[in-house]
Amino acid sequence: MRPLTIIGNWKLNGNLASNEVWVKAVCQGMEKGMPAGRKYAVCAPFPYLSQCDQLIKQCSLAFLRLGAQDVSAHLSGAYTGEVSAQMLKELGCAYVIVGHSERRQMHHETDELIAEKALQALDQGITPIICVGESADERNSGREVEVVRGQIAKQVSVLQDRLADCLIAYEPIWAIGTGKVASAQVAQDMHRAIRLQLAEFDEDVASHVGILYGGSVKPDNAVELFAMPDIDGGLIGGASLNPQDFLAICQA
Ligand SMILES: O=C[C@H](O)COP(=O)(O)O
Repeated sequence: MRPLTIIGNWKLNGNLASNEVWVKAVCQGMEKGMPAGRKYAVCAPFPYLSQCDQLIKQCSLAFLRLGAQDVSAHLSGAYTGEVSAQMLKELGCAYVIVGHSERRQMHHETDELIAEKALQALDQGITPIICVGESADERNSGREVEVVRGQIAKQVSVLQDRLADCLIAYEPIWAIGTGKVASAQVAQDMHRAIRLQLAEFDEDVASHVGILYGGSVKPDNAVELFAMPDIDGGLIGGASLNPQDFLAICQA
């Protein structure tokens, strides 16, 4: 049985004061009791990882962890501005997002680079959250499965059975930050397609990999999404900024 995993992605948001309020509110809410067997994390901007690590440690909830939003494909060296997986490990990260569509689009990240980043994370015992998803044009022209299959194929070819230690996040670009959530059935269909593709490589890997849905998840649509058999949780952007909304999604 795959655990439900719900991860907040703050993107380029937060400050020292608001981060403290957020972590304390979420910890207080979670301390009152959460559904058993679930995992939760928040992916904060790099400069706030240390602060959030300290705050999360203070509330000592084993199921609430810290994550980062990106990682270098290199371990060390002359790579100005990069942050290595080893550094993230030192700062308490258990997860890192790789290949978010915003990085694919704005920073021209390729599937090859994303797989290298995932390998760096795995080498440090950090779970990579590998993002895939199609654009509105790709879906409107009926190519959504082909596009996502291409993204997954590269991860399979590089990561092989190490994929069993990764999470995949299906995030249709047209649903990110738009309020246009994929219907639970549309999301389930793509999650199923991804799992079947993984099973072509290895059935054991396919049954173990958690596939999260991301794209306008809110407290009022989370229950239906998370009830789908191949949806193993969510990657939450905008709604994760409000601690009460994030808690409500975590409890959905
Ligand atoms: O990483 C999160 C996704 O990009 C979803 O963002 P959103 O919930 O604001 O649509």
